[in-house]
Amino acid sequence: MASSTPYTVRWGIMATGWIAEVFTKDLLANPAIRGVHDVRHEVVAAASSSSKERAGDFLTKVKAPSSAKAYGSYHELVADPDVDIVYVATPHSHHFQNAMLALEAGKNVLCEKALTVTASQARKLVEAARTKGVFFMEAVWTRYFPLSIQVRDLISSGAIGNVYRTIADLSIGKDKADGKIDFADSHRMVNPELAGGALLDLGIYALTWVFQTLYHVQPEEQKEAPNVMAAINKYHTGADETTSIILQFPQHKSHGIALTSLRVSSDVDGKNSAGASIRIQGSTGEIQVMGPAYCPLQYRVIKKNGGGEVQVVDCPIPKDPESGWGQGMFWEADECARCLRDGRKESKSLPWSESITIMEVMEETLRQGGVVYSDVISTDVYDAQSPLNTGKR
Ligand SMILES: NC(=O)C1=CN([C@@H]2O[C@H](COP(=O)(O)OP(=O)(O)OC[C@H]3O[C@@H](n4cnc5c(N)ncnc54)[C@H](OP(=O)(O)O)[C@@H]3O)[C@@H](O)[C@H]2O)C=CC1
Ligand SMILES: O=C1OC[C@@H](O)[C@H](O)[C@H]1O
Repeated sequence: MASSTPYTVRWGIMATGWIAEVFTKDLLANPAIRGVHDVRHEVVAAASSSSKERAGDFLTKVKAPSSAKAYGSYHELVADPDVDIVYVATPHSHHFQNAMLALEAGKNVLCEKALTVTASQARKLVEAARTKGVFFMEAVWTRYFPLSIQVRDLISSGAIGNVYRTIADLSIGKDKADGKIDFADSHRMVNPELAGGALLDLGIYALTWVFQTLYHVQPEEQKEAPNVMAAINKYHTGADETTSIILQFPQHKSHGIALTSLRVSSDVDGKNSAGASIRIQGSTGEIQVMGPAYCPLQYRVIKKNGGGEVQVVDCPIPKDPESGWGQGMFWEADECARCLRDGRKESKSLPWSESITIMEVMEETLRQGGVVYSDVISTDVYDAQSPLNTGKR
């Protein structure tokens, strides 16, 4: 019989930037608002590599309980026995070293996307999680949206027949009249020292849709990694600004087309006038997903013999009626909690092997496009004293 007491997970937040704030506020949102009663979340600590004061300010800003501890280093956070799971919210450049720091300390880890800079780093993290016997997951929040789960279920049930092609685009038009992109060269979106570029930051979502619809749904014994054909335009910083990938799954006779750009937009007027950013095309129908690929709120099902009828399904993100808050990141947190409760080390919605295969695709794409990141962020040798772990930048 199910227990009426929700299973509680105690979170430690590593880094205090934008997404750390959004995610932590979602953790603190009342689960009942999204109809969740079996798990709950506590924020027990946050760490900043800049200063303890910054960590304290962060905890105040997100309205964490006053008992939550502020640390001025990532090392202190991972040593805290009260922390069940560490959320790594640093730039992608740092993920390998930071996630390994936490895994080596025996902590469960939820690590922001893109998981790492190279596939080898991803394999090393998975190896460490396996050796330590802890939970580890890449924080691709979109995977845990009810919308994503419904779309995967529709595909598995054959609602649109055999799926032969998925076209997915996540592009944000940041083109400026002077030829530059509207991010400072030092910003993590275009700074190669922070593993900047469209692919690792945004292309991962286009790939998520290709993988959710063409790979994840493949039966285990028929799992087939794709062939990759890619084109990249580089920005003057060396990071990729426009990247297009064709993924071919020969045995399944399917193609994925993953597009990303910092120059043009997948939703040019911000009102979906340009149509679906994701099209999942099957032999008997098509599913179209509307809205940004990371946070879609509606899908449409169009049947070949449906007489022109379009089934429109809205999947809004529940908001706390008092604060108006709710971003949809709580669903991935709930998944972590249920895995911890049930003793699962990886999520079925995004298994380790799939994160690694996606990293392999991204690595191959960057190789074909000639994007090279520095050794300090590409190495797969763990160093607890790396500047990426100590914050001595
Ligand atoms: N799932 C999603 O929707 C989103 C995910 N992301 C992912 O989250 C990660 C962080 O992105 P975001 O929060 O926007 O980034 P920010 O720049 O806002 O924050 C990053 C934080 O990392 C820490 N950090 C440590 N070393 C450095 C360094 N050398 N340069 C900059 N920051 C450093 C800092 O915290 P401190 O000083 O406290 O240590 C900083 O505040 C990325 O991997 C990104 O892909 C981002 C946005 C949305
Ligand atoms: O993960 C992300 O999703 C939202 C985007 O605005 C952001 O750049 C990216 O990191």
